[in-house]
Amino acid sequence: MATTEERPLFSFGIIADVQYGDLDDAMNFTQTKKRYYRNALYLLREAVQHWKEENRIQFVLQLGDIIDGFNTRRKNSENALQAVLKEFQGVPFGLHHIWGNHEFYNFSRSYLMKSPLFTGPESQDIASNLKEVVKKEADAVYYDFSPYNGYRFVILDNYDISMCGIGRDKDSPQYKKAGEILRQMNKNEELNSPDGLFGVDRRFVLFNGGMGEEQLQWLRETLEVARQRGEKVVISGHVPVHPNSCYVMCLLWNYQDVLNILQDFSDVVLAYFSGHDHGGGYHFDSGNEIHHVTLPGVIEVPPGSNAFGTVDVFSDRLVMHGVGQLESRVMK
Ligand SMILES: Nc1ccn([C@@H]2O[C@H](COP(=O)(O)OP(=O)(O)OC[C@H](O)CO)[C@@H](O)[C@H]2O)c(=O)n1
Repeated sequence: MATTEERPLFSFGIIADVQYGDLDDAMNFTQTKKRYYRNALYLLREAVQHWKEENRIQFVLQLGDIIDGFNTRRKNSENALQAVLKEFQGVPFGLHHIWGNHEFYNFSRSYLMKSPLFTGPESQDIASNLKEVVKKEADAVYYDFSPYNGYRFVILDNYDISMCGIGRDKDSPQYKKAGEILRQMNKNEELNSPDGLFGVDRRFVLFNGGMGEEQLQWLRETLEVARQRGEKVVISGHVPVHPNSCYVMCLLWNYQDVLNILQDFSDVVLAYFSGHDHGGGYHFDSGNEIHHVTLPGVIEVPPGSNAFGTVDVFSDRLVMHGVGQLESRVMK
């Protein structure tokens, strides 16, 4: 008897922390894991090739840190960016690029807004209208889109309030606010150091960031509209928001504000996807049935393996097919 295989409603690709650079392999800051800067480009190429061959994804969520901050030391940021973007040239699927701390080590927000790494819905208009770019310079980049009837994806800007690199102008209210938060919580001269901080307070380091009031309000409103429309929502940002889904030093500064919103909209939100913690992680919040997936970072995957995936969306579950270090799982 012939069996009918259930087909997903739609599918998408996920990958995080490629952190490409034309640099020799080196250990991370804590000397615990090796970073394979050049190999990361080959792993990205392999991921793109895999998605092309699978021939079913509608878009990729590139979860941030696509090139490494060390590119700035060699004044090689633009070349590195061109190299990774070349891998996506002519792909038969959409791209959603999320901005992480390493984007801001390399580029200002105004540069990013004009680059292909800006994939917001108005990206076409903005690229062709410089006035708009100037107006939007101080804005955070968060947006939502619906790839399939009944489903909505939300892209967050986790470095809205941040002092990372050259992302925010030093005179901007967001940079000043970040300074107030960090200096109140972290008494070290080197603000990337978590010394003297314990538990979840270790998140108050320079390489993390936070989300402003306006963005939080927008998130609430977006989820409210999704609820009224009967949509299911998947949220993504570079930085994890659940302490059990990552190493706590990698958490969003105001992760609790986001968790409170997710709690209030647990009938709508299915999952939160992030990167940032290269070790990866996963937590199912049984209180509100939301899945928190932190992808392993490609940069720390040795040659011979990889870390990316394809997520098939069915009406009652997300099925994540992981490749290499990304574990496969069924998320009901
Ligand atoms: N304990 C630390 C860790 C890092 N730094 C410095 O902070 C900058 C960013 O660090 P980096 O490890 O490159 O950031 P990633 O986003 O790649 O990774 C985040 C987590 O570590 C991944 O698990 C850099 O300048 C480091 O030197 C520090 O001072 N102290």
